[in-house]
Amino acid sequence: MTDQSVTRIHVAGSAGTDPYDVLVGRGLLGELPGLVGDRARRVALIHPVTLATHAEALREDLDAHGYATTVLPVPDAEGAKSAQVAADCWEALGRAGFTRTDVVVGVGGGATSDLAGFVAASWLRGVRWIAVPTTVLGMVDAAVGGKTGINTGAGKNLVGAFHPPAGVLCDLTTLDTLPVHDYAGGLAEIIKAGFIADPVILDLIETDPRAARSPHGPHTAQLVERSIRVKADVVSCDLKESGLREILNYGHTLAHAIEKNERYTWRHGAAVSVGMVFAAQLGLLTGHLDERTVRRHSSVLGSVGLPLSYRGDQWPKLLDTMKVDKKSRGDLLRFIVLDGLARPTVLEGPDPDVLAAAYREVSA
Ligand SMILES: NC(=O)c1ccc[n+]([C@@H]2O[C@H](COP(=O)([O-])OP(=O)(O)OC[C@H]3O[C@@H](n4cnc5c(N)ncnc54)[C@H](O)[C@@H]3O)[C@@H](O)[C@H]2O)c1
Ligand SMILES: O=C(O)C(=O)C[C@@H](O)[C@H](O)[C@H](O)COP(=O)(O)O
Ligand SMILES: [Zn+2]
Repeated sequence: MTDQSVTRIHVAGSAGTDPYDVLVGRGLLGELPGLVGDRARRVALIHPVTLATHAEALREDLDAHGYATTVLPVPDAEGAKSAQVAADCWEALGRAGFTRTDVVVGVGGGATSDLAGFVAASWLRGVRWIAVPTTVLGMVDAAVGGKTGINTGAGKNLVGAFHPPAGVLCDLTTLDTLPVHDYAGGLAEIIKAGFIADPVILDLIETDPRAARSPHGPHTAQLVERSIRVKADVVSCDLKESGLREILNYGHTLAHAIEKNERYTWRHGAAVSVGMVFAAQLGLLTGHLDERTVRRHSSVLGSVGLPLSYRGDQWPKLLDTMKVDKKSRGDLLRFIVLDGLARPTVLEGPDPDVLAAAYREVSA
């Protein structure tokens, strides 16, 4: 039973996949056994070592409902998104006798849900999975939409599958323990949703940026829900990123290169923040975006404590890494830029001098 009102955001089935709901509220974790459903006998709870207490509480509840629950602790943060960790999970599912009607649950931030979803996508060529995101970023972005995957030596998220969850439980009370640095990282994806589709998000943050950094701010639930709606609307139309979905990659071409360059010690949201300032400059220099909206990027991202710049001397390496971005086609680099507020578009093969000039604007 939940203790307060619950918002239910529907994600339509796309590309032959089943629809599902994202539930947002407080005290929602008791909904998990119901979502797992009657056909499953076994559940695997994948969680970072840091969230063992949450996982143990969920295990007790699942066991009480008659499921045989395997708890699978994985390395924290990006350390979970490796082929070795995925292989360890497959071995554990094998030992537990996991069948096609059994269910994987990912409890944690976006790194955990990306791994858990990928393990579910690949085990027996696909079993059901449920996301229980415990970071802002996980709730508003990673847990929704079915992009699952791991990193490789060549870069971020290069191996994966589109495999939507059967349900997403966003229990806002879990955010109470999230360090403010990670909370702000999630705001980067919320601000992204604001720039690409829902500028009310930007207005709400600008009203009181300090409050926006807290799970108890006046607009917390609204910011989370609005961002989920942006994502749900997009992935409901284009699960497999054949067009529209690319807008969710705003700021990510450079961001992923920065993450790799920093050996994943930078949080994703921090890198996306720099990536959006860069994308805004690119929009300006190619005649798409006005100066006022470009300045708004730095001001709103900076106001919640997100970084706006990165090392100038790293440009050649970053450019090289960006070539394996999933939006690239052959030798053509592609970026999402804005034609104006909430008007994302694709910029193909920009002049290398323009790219370098945009990067100079974010160089520290
Ligand atoms: N699949 C997608 O569509 C999608 C979308 C956006 C981001 N991502 C991926 O998500 C990842 C980033 O996610 P993230 O920012 O959540 O990072 P994360 O998963 O690395 O979590 C950040 C930190 O928060 C800790 N943590 C999690 N919940 C906590 C809680 N309730 N209390 C205290 N600590 C807690 C974790 O242990 C970790 O140290 C990246 O790998 C990114 O590529 C995927
Ligand atoms: O869901 C999407 O599509 C996104 O692009 C959302 C991004 O925030 C997310 O970081 C995603 O994992 C990036 O995907 P990738 O295809 O560039 O690896
Ligand atoms: Zn992202």
